[in-house]
Amino acid sequence: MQLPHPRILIVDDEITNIELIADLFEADHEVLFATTGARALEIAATAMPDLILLDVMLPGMDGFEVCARLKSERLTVDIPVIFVTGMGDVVAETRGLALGAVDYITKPINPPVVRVRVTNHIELKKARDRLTQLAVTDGLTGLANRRRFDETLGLEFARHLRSHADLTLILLDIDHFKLFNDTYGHLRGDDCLRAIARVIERAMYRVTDLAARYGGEEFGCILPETGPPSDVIAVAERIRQGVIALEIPHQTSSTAAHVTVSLGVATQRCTSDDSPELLITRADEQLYLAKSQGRNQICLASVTAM
Ligand SMILES: Nc1nc2c(ncn2[C@@H]2O[C@H](COP(=O)(O)OP(=O)(O)OP(=O)(O)O)[C@@H](O)[C@H]2O)c(=O)[nH]1
Repeated sequence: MQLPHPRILIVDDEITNIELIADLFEADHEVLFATTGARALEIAATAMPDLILLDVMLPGMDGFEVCARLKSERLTVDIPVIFVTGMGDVVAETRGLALGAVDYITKPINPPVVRVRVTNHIELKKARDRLTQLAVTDGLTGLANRRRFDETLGLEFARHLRSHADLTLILLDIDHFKLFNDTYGHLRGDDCLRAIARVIERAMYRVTDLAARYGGEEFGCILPETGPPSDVIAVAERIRQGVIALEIPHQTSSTAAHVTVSLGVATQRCTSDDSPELLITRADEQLYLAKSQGRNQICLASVTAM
């Protein structure tokens, strides 16, 4: 599979300057351009370029201001910015770098040098992105890891406090998994975890939903802005049925001849009396109930506003 070309945004109020730089990259990059700072911010937030080449002297909002705004927004903070400017003095260069730019190039530019610098910074950005991704991914299943789960739950909780929408958490645990490992070995156990992870991913339809490996054989699903409990149960039921449909034999399980899961669900309208931890506790209590009532089932606690 061919990787998409890196996307760069050139910001300059002089079209001839844009053309000069664009010529260097057009063959193997996707080149976007803007002639004002305001337009640059819009394009950065929507097109998410891999790198921005930014002039300082722009009409209205200058390049320093543009850079400061890019670095203050969660969405754009990680896009590398290189200043390309006629302002060659040390004070301006220091200011640009202090604002978070990765490089500072003075005009007139030396085209081969600009090309190499841009290529290097895009490579560094990709390496950073890979590391960031690894840091929040569970190595065995490819789902989000506990760190990403905790971060996302905290952010979603804060967002739901403002929006007054319902937030749902599903915790699910494989039934008799210790016995499964003891019977079939740890490697088959790992295969089972991976297969269940795929079922969970497929059961969640929205891009804002997050599936994570919460602990050893426990998974967590964060479902923002959920509808009535019946909708939530439908998601949990897709997971439960999906795991049954895998038909992974489990001869030592006292629950079924195949691997099954138990699910605890908490769905609620968030208030300032609640916390992400309370939501986890509620889902965990329901999971415990599902286990104690015989496993391979869903228990739900719903606390929504009248
Ligand atoms: N193969 C494999 N096993 C794991 C992994 N992480 C945790 N486990 C196992 O999951 C098992 C969890 O066992 P328990 O917590 O006793 O629960 P259980 O046997 O599933 O019993 P119930 O939850 O009560 O149905 C332990 O044997 C762990 O070693 C993993 O990454 N791979």
